Amino acid sequence: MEAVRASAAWVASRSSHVTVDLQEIEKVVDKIQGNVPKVEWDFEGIHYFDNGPLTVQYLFVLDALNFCFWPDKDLSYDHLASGLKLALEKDKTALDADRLKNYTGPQLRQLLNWPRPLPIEEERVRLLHEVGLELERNFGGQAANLVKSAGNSAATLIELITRHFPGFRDHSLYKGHQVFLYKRAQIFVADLWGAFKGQNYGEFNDINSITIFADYIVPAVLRELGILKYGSNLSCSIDSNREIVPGSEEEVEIRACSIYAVEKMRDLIGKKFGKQLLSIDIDLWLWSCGVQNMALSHHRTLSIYY
Ligand SMILES: Nc1nc2c(c(CN[C@H]3C=C[C@H](O)[C@@H]3O)cn2[C@@H]2O[C@H](COP(=O)(O)O)[C@@H](O)[C@H]2O)c(=O)[nH]1
Repeated sequence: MEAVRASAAWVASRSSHVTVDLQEIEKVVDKIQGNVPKVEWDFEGIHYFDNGPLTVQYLFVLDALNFCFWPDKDLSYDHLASGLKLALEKDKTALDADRLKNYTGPQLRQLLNWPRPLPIEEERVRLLHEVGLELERNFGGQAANLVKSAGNSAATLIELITRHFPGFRDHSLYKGHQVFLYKRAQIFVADLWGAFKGQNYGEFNDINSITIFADYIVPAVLRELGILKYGSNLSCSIDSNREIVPGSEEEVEIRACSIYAVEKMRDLIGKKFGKQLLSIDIDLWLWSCGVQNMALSHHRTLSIYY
């Protein structure tokens, strides 16, 4: 994931709407004495898990659809995770590749037990079809085979996913340069690692190469902590819930600076306290704080990537 780390640092060094405050990172690191509170994967108890290939299929579909819940104020990630779980418990074939290929918008809503159209529903349906078709074409219909073919390497798995499934190619152009963020591809690896506790389908010998997942919750938490500082126009847009255009400098800076800031935090914890943390652990801590703080205002961008 060197490309993610390097391009995020490149953006952070040229950023004008968002600043990473290194002193504030140090204050936070000192305050917690380098001990990032441990948050268990599935602390909410909402995910499907059976320790086998169906869990892998579930997590892949989950992360294919793991984006943009905020346009519906009642919808959240929890509904997606628990909706897919219930659907699988009712019908073990619900996420088979040949079914994924054919879902319509209303059928997806029914699957998730959601009473009205989902945000960017047509894209969600298109992405489900893409997953079903490509799994069938190259992986015998099973996400578990995709994971096996990565040979326990997180970086290889992300490369395979982004090569085969265009919907996971989360990148942007910034001042003419290509910036890689790969939020949903990386979170899929982290979900495997968390669910299978680093064993079996969750065993990756390079799990430390993963960065945080640049969504709309973690940046809001970093801003609240004082680590990210926004210029006055951007602050005003976010605090008044104005949408931030996908691919705009502001949007790319928010996401890339979040990745960069957490990498800095991780380095500092290593240097000052001699602890080698994973970005995944810092992400889950920050994310869990963010989703429990209803008052946090986050940036709003219509996007299939996060
Ligand atoms: N950085 C980061 N972003 C994450 C997650 C997760 C869930 N991860 C699961 C893995 C283990 C745990 O047990 C979690 O359940 C979702 N998101 C993002 O949040 C946003 C949804 O927010 P809201 O609208 O309030 O539900 C949306 O962009 C979604 O893509 C994460 O872990 N890290």
